[in-house]
Amino acid sequence: MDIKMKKVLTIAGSDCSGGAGIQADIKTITAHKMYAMSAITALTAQNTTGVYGVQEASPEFVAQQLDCIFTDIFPDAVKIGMVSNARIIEVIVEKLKKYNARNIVVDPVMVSTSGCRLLNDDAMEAVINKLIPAADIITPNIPEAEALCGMKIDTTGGMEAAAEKISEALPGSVLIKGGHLSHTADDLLYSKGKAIWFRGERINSPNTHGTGCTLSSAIACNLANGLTMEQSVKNAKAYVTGALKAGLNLGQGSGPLDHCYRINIEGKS
Ligand SMILES: Nc1ncnc2c1ncn2[C@@H]1O[C@H](COP(=O)(O)OP(=O)(O)O)[C@@H](O)[C@H]1O
Ligand SMILES: Cc1ncc(COP(=O)(O)OP(=O)(O)O)c(N)n1
Repeated sequence: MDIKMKKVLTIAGSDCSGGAGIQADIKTITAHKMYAMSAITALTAQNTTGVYGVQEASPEFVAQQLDCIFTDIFPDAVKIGMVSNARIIEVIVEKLKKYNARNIVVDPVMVSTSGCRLLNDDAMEAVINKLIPAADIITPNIPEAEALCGMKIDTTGGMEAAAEKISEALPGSVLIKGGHLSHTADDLLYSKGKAIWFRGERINSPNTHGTGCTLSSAIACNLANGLTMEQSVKNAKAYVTGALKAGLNLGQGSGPLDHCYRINIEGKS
């Protein structure tokens, strides 16, 4: 392996249908021409129509995966997605500290867009008090941001108020994703007391399964490359927009993104 190749680790749940979770992350990291590694926190049985089953990994087995990764191929960035229980969260935070992991992106996955809870009720406290403080950036969608700040968000002004409130207790940055507001796809980065809007073109498509997973792993890739937080978010958003715009249409529900879109563009030139 080329030792200059950047390495990115995803700690998340598996989506057997390949649209979200570990599979979306690995596709995103590979499309960024980086080396992908994974620690699986849960198996899910899901597809484009919904989530039908979840089997959690044991905390001990998550610990074992993380030890294997960090003691051998050290990642340049870490993305954390679905972590459904407090014990697994504790193990992850302990290992991140032990190995001095850097460029940590936390997507605080709580409920799938299809409505399935991916975080146990009793794990919320561990997300707020342990996982989120370990992050360089967290990337909640609107319902997740509402759960974190206890405020209803239905306007872009509401996103600004929520970002300010969430970031009060945080050392890192907050990116509130606007995909759940109708008509826009604007995301708000709140970093070191400064608000920066990333205006997005809203694509009229039902096939948005895995957009949040893809955005957070793309941010991790850009941070691994040494880019600033602002530039990392900007590039990641452009990646998601491109993968949505490519117009892949698979499955009977909300289909996945096209992670081959850059290869297809390069192939044509
Ligand atoms: N229809 C859309 N058109 C363009 N961008 C979108 C669309 N839906 C979501 N996005 C973008 O995808 C990313 C993930 O957003 P969101 O859907 O809010 O999160 P999640 O997938 O975690 O629920 C954000 O950058 C958001 O702006
Ligand atoms: C295993 C797994 N992890 C996360 C999600 C949620 O994916 P996300 O990209 O946040 O959003 P939707 O796909 O639900 O729109 C998932 N479904 N499965």
